[in-house]
Parts: sequence; structure tokens; C-alpha cells
Amino acid sequence: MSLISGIDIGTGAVCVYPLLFAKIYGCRMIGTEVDLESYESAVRNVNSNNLHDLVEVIRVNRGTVLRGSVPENNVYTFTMCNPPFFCAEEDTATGSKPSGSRMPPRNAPSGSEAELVVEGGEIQFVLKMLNDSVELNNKIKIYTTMLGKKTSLTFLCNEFKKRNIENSTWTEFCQGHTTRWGLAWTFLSKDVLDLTTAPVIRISGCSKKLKQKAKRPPSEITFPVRDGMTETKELVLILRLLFNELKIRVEELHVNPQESSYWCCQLMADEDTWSHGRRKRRMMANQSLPSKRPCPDIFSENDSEKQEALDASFGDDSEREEKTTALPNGVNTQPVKGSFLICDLVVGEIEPNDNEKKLKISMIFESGSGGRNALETLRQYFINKLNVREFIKAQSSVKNKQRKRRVKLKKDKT
Ligand SMILES: C[S@@+](CC[C@H](N)C(=O)[O-])C[C@H]1O[C@@H](n2cnc3c(N)ncnc32)[C@H](O)[C@@H]1O
Repeated sequence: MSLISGIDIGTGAVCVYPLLFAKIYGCRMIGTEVDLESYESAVRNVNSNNLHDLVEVIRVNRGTVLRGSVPENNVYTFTMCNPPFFCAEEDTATGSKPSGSRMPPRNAPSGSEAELVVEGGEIQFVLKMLNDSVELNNKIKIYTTMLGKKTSLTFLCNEFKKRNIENSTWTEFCQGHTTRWGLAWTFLSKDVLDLTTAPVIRISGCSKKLKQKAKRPPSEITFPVRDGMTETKELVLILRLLFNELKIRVEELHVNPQESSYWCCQLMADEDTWSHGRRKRRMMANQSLPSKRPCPDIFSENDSEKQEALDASFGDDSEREEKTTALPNGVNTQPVKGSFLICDLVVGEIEPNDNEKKLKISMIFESGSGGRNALETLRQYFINKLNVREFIKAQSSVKNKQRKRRVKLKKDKT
């Protein structure tokens, strides 16, 4: 990391990103700033953090973005930028033209006018950065910037096309009510660095249905530890055998074991190798009974109900999913064509209120022609194979009772 050097364009009064990169990773950083007050404050901050050996703050002229603002005979690893979002005639509080006494939205930016306003808005600012990058080319390995508006992203992706810049990518940052976009491009060849395969999060462009889906809670199996399954490691061994048996491909997600006691992977199944539904449907077809049956609600709280519902629906494929989705876990979720089920799986230990150590499997649907039903039948398969059906049943009946009590309390109140 110590050989890495970055440029933060428009570092602001705190100079926060250069300080973080220097402090955490030991990177060399340059922060550029146009506003005198912010520049002076940034310099003070660097000095008071004793990071002046690694961080340099450069005062630049308005109108320069990259070219002419940093020494050009050096080679840099990356640029980053949180550009001034608004153009002069926009209202910094509402992101629109001034409109009387409207209340600012919850995601209104907090920053002084000097920090947030630039001629031409962020599009012109980043366009200048893009043009500078064409000139500087490989002197900077990866160019990145944040964008505050989706329209800017669309515009700039088009500008990439015009300039034949193919090695680029974008991702979303969603926090609460605020969405921002990260854009990255490089002039290195894809053999050296392929940005198009970098992990991304892309939800807001999806249909409403997909967004709701992404918000759905994961399917879970929680059960007390017991002989042969006392910790994550042991459960993972058993699951691996099951995946193998079911011909499910496993792509491990490399979570730092020092930082996490969890095991995460992505599962990919080309066909349904676990449910009874297929067999039953084939039998039904042979008996030439009507193939369409009403699909019961298989996502009810009660697991035995779920199993019955699944059996009754013969592994119904009625809830076929659109073939593209992504969840905010950093995994690239471009669907594999023809996959029956792709899901993320997290295995870990938990110590709930009752102090009884438990193991938990969380499964998050990503995509696949089998839809959520496929995930649910796979969950049922694991419940049976791990021999935890009785516990899950008891657990869900307790949950059901609690839920009924809550509903009753609510009714009594009204
Ligand atoms: C939205 S603020 C970002 C501040 C900080 N990087 C952050 O993320 O908190 C944009 C900053 O860019 C500065 N700025 C505007 N035009 C600039 C330019 N041409 N070169 C360098 N900085 C500029 C503004 O003064 C402001 O501090």
C-alpha cells in the first residue's frame, strides 16, 4: 500500500479522504482545493495530524481540475473526487431552481455554497476531468469520481462511448434516503486491469418490483449447536458435502477471517436437484392433469405450512424472476444465463438472549429462473438434511403466537 499515491480533487476544509488514506494505508496523497478558506483549514488539519510527510494540499485555480493542478511528471495510482454538485442557478438545498419556501429534502447536502456550487454543475466539472484524463492517460492508473445525480452518470457514460473508453464501471452508494454514484475509468488494457468485472451495486435502476425484492429479508435457518455441529467450521463442512451432492457450484467470498467469524459464498445451481416438486409435476403431466394450480403463499411464517404449500404447488415456477438483480453486498450479480438459482449464503454463530449458542444460515436470493420458490425449497432441503425440522417448527410456532399476540394488542388499542 505504501507505493500507492492518490489525488483527491476538491479535498475540502477537512481534507478527510487524504488523511484517512495516509493514516490507514500509508498512501501518499495530494488534496487539491480552490477555496482559500478550505485550503488553509485543510493544511492546518494535515499538520495537526502530523501527516505532512504523506499529505500535500495544493491550492489550485478555479477552472483547473486535473491538468495544471498536480505535478505532471509523476505517476499516480488513482484520483478521487466528490465534486461540487450544483451549478450557480441551482438551489443547493433542494437541488433544483430556487422555488420560494420549500423545505429541504432529507437528503439535502450539507456544505457551504462555495463547496457545493461550480459553474456548469458536476457534469461540467467531471467532463473537464474526463478530458484531462484523456490527455494524462496512463499517468494516472484509475480515475474515479462520485456523482450526485443519476442524470450525470447517464451523460458521462455516453461521453465514454464517444471517446471509446470501454474500460470503465460505475456503482451505487445507497445510505438511507441518499443515493450517490461512483464512476471509474482507466486507459490501462483490460489484461492489466479489467474494471468491467469489478464488484458493483446497482439497485436504483431496477424496477420497483426488483427493489422491493432486494429489501426482502433473507431466508434463514437458525438452530442450537449440537454434537458434530458446534461451530461454523463444522457446519460448513456438512454444507459443502450437500452442495456437492446437489451439484451446486460454490464461489467463496473472501471475507477476512480476522474480521469475521462468518463464512460467505455464492451458490449457483443450473437445475433443481433438491425438490420433490419436479418429480411430482412430471407425474402430473403424465396423468395429463391440469398443470396450473393456484400458487399458495409459500412465504407464510409457518414452516410446515410452507412445506405443504410447496408440495401443493409442485415447485411452482409462477414467480419467475427478472434475470437481473443486485444486492448491497459487494458481489457482482450479473446473472449467469440459464441459471436455475443463484443465491448468497452466510453461515455464522450467534449468541441470542437465551445464551444458547446457535448456528445460523442466511440465504439471499439473487436471480434464477426458479425464482424464490427455488430458494425456499432449497432451505427446506437443508432443514431436513440437517435434521433440525422439529426445532424450526417449534420456533416458528412461538413466533406465530408472538405475532398473533402483537396483532391482538394492536387491535385492542384501536
Ligand atoms: C462537495 S465538496 C467536497 C469536499 C470533500 N472532498 C468531501 O468529500 O467532503 C467540493 C470541493 O471542491 C472544491 N472545488 C471546487 N472547484 C474545484 C477545483 N476546480 N479544483 C479543486 N477543488 C475544487 C470546493 O471548494 C469544495 O471544497
